[in-house]
Order: sequence, then C-alpha cells, then structure tokens
Amino acid sequence: MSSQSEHVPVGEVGASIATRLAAVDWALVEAELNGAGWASLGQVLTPAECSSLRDTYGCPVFRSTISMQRHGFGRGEYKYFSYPLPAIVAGLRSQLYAHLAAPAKRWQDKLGIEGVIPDSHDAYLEMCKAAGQSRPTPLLLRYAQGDYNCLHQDLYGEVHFPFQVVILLSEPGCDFEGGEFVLTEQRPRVQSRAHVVPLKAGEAAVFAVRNRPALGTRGTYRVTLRHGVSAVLRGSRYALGVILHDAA
Ligand SMILES: O=C(O)CCC(=O)C(=O)O
Ligand SMILES: [Fe+2]
Repeated sequence: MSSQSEHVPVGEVGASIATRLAAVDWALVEAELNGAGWASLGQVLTPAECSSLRDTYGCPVFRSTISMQRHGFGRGEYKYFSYPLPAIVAGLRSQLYAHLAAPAKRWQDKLGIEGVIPDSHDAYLEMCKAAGQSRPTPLLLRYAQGDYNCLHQDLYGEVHFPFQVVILLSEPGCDFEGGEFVLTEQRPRVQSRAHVVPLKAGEAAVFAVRNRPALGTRGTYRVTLRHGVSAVLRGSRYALGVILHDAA
C-alpha cells in the first residue's frame, strides 16, 4: 500500500496548505454556515496542486470507481481513495477537521445530536471504526460534457460529521462551463430554497452534510440540506470531496 502513495504526484504538501487554512476567518465561516448551511473557504489549493490532484485520477490510489449513471446518481464518474490517502488529501482532511471540530460540537448540541466530537481526526476515525465505518470516503469526481450529480447527502452509516468540504480542481469558464455546485435547503412546511455556490479552481466550500440548525419562534428546528452539481455544458470538470466520516 505504501508503495502506491509514493507514486502519487502530490504537489507541495503540508505547511503551505496549513498556512492557508489558518488564515481563514473561521468565526465568519461558522456564522455563514449558521445562516445558509454553507460557507466559502477561499483559495485552498494552488493551480499546481489542482493539476496534480486531477492527475491522480488515472493512478492506482482508489478503492472503488462509481458510475453515477449506473446507480441513478446522475451522469459521470467518481472514485473513492484507498488508505493510505495521498499526502495532500490526508493533510487537508485532518487540518479541516481540526478547524471544524469546535463548530461541529456546537451544531450537534443545537441539533440535539448525541455523540462525541474528539479534537483529533484520528480519534474521530476510531469512533467511526467502532461503529463499523472504516472505509475511506474522500473522493475525486470527474464530469464530462452533459454530466451532472443529482442532489444527495453523503451519509455512510450512523456516524456522520455535520460538515464536509468540496474543492473545485478545474477552472470554470476555461476548462468547463456549467457544472455549478448547488445546495438545496428543505425547511419544514415551506418551499425549498436553492443556493448556487460560486467556486473557482482551487477554492473550497464547506457545507452541511445532512441538517443545519435554524432558530424559529418555537426554538431550534432542522433544515435538511442536499447538494449536487448542475450539468456540465462544455469541457471537463474535476472536484475533490473531503468527507470527514468513514463509510461502512
Ligand atoms: O463535484 C462536486 O463539486 C461535488 C461532489 C460531491 O457531491 C461531494 O463532494 O460530495
Ligand atoms: Fe456529495
């Protein structure tokens, strides 16, 4: 397994991504998550990092390949990384977790969800494992012209972290057109609201996996979120999905 990861082009890993993530205004991110269920994290990957991640699509670093059409998930393809994750993905995942653990605890409390959110991602993955969820969930998605991703939630068992992150790896308007990342919010007794999340290559957005807490006149209620991608009208579009819980 370790010999596989040595062949992965990983770009400049580590400190620079950590520095970029440390510069994010996480209080603002939490406020935006509270208001709309998603927030921009800005530019997290350089063009070179995006390009090396796109290149990993052809490398033997995945545990499975999913045809979206075959499963009725849309059209296009995605692949789940196997462990050990490429260094850039592993680094992003644990660092994103470290920044999101405290807001996640506050969300779980508001949503009335029991369950510990440990400070370290390793400890969180141990919890997933204890619940029978030990398969890695970070994924690379590839869309060609006409491909799209139906609205969905990335739940893979009982344990789920309240947030996940997507990073766009292709440049809209240049590499592709269309293919917008969208979110819907389904609120009790009212019609659903849609958000189009503007992303450029290397930019990341964090969003609610399943529900967000919202304050109503009778206390906190749950808004249900789903995400997907509109049809790619031209070109090809790659994205990296960073899901923080593992799969059964
Ligand atoms: O392709 C995208 O932008 C989103 C993919 C997705 O569904 C995810 O990251 O969970
Ligand atoms: Fe997804």
